Amino acid sequence: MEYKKPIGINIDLETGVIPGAKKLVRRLSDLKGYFLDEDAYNELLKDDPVVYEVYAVEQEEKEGDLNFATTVLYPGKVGKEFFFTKGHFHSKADRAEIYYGIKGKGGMLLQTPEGEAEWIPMGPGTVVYVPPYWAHRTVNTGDEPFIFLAVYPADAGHDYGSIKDKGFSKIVIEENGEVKVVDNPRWKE
Ligand SMILES: O=P(O)(O)OC[C@H]1O[C@](O)(CO)[C@@H](O)[C@@H]1O
Ligand SMILES: [Fe+2]
Repeated sequence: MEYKKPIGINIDLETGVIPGAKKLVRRLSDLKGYFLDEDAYNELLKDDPVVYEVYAVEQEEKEGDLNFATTVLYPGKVGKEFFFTKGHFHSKADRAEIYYGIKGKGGMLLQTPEGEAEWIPMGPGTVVYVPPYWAHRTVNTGDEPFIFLAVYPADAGHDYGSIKDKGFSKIVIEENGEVKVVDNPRWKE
């Protein structure tokens, strides 16, 4: 039997960087069609800001193994809507996930395949259990980078399809200086 080597690694808690991890950068242009306010989107696209970066330590897609990744989700808004990650179901839909808040302020939108949504506020130290079958998207509701760790089965995969097409049934916006979770006017069953 060939055993894998264990890994012990320090996350930089200020920047979210995992040394040696694979880095993925998602800019606003990678999120075309995701935000409600298309005029605001196109205006901001001139600068094409980085919306989030992911530092991932991933294994082969095999049952039983685990991946982990930090995400640095930058502060910003498109119109009233706060910056968010794309959001996904798992390709193997029954795979669960754990998130752990490291720095900044935000939250997670979760949604069942039938469109029932939940909002869980997150800050440093918050643990979120994402049960099997729930889509999940994180949102930065603060004014500094929102940094968190995710631990997920190596064979979970990402299913972006239906979230890309339909979004979540709720959106997270700023109105009169307050964070509000409201119905998505463009949501379709
Ligand atoms: O894959 P998305 O929806 O763009 O979000 C990125 C985040 O989600 C994860 O895939 C974990 O669910 C991580 O790689 C990263 O933390
Ligand atoms: Fe996930």
